[in-house]
Amino acid sequence: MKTLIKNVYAVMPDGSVPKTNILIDQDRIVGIGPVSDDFHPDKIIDGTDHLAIPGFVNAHTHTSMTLLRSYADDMALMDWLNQMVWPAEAKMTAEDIYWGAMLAMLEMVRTGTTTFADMYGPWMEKVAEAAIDAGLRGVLSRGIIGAAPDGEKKIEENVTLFQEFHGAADGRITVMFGPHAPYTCPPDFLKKVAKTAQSLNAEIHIHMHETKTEIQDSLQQYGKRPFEWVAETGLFDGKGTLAAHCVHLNDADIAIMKKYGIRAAHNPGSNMKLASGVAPVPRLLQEGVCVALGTDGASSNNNLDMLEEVNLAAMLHKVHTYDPVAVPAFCALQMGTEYGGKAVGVKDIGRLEQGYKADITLFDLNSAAWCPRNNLVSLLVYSANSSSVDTVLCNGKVLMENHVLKTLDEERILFEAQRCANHLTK
Ligand SMILES: CSC[C@H]1O[C@@H](n2cnc3c(O)ncnc32)[C@H](O)[C@@H]1O
Ligand SMILES: [Zn+2]
Repeated sequence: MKTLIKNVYAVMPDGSVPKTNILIDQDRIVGIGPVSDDFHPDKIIDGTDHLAIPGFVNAHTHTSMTLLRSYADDMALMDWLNQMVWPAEAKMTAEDIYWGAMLAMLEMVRTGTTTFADMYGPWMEKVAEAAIDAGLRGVLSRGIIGAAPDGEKKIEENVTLFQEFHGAADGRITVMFGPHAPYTCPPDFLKKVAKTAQSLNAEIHIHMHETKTEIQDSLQQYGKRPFEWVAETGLFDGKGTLAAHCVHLNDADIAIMKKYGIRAAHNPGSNMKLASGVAPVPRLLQEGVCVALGTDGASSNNNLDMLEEVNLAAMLHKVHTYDPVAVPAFCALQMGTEYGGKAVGVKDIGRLEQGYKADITLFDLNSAAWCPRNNLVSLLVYSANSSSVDTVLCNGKVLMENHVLKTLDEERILFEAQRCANHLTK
């Protein structure tokens, strides 16, 4: 199947935005520029008055948590988890996990996200099913809370998830290991997770240094900051690590991140809403750490709209540092796309470039937010919102065209998600 996106403004890897054509063969971009005589498309998408970007990469989320949206607000992390979230999650069934994930798929397609990294569970295979049904790319890990008596069983469930789904759906699904956080996984348990993940050459997805309390408690319990003692367990010695949050960091923490090539998923919306603090993103970027963007779950954000996170990343670090170029517009967009691809360990996504996967989001420029067209990247990051997303492709397949969903039944998903939420939160 060959697809041509004709006459579109395309955000290139260097930040330029030429009016051009995007040539797609099967799952990949095979050219950007003039249409060669021997390219005969099966499908033509008219890109006139549209902006094309690489599909957003949500580098940290908990998709099925959409069922807990608007259920627990205005609380700090540990109260929110202990008093509200964990009791509700304990009631979740496999069906809840599936329909919560499907609600997330719907929201992600509608807002232009094509890849997401998810840590949740049990029943992560239901999230895999949802991603496969939707046509999205998922980087899945079974969230493992080791302090609970059934920690070993959760490691085994992550192994099963890896064996059944790593590389599934034409490579759209990959699997990592998901030890939840240093404060829920003691050192000996993390050693077991590390050993198991390394035996499968699997990567790690973990929450790190999210709140001041996490650092203080760790110092009290272990006499060390989390990054230091977690590194000693060997967790970071394997293929790679995606660390969500990384808010409270000192020089030694950043040195550890650099030493092990740890990639950060920055979640500005969640960090603001849970009053967790401000991650030192400009410093991390200067030091060469890969910093991607995530929404976190829809109970701490409260949506899965990556354009909003791009905007928040650009804005938050300006006000925090009094520096207007702390995170410039194009850099924020790269964090939400190209750096996201690197952070979640998926090759060849996040750039509009020949040879890259055809994961593409198109914005309709026919609205006030896009006028006048002085600078399309600026308009995207500072002016527009995701209601302009009208067409989305993932792996070369059209998931939405002119706002019409091709893989998802919106009415059914909204009905089932509300039905599932009723028994969890009422
Ligand atoms: C064990 S599955 C993942 C687990 O993480 C919880 N969670 C959601 N958001 C956050 C966050 O910001 N910090 C720590 N933990 C979070 C989620 O509710 C699941 O229980
Ligand atoms: Zn999280």
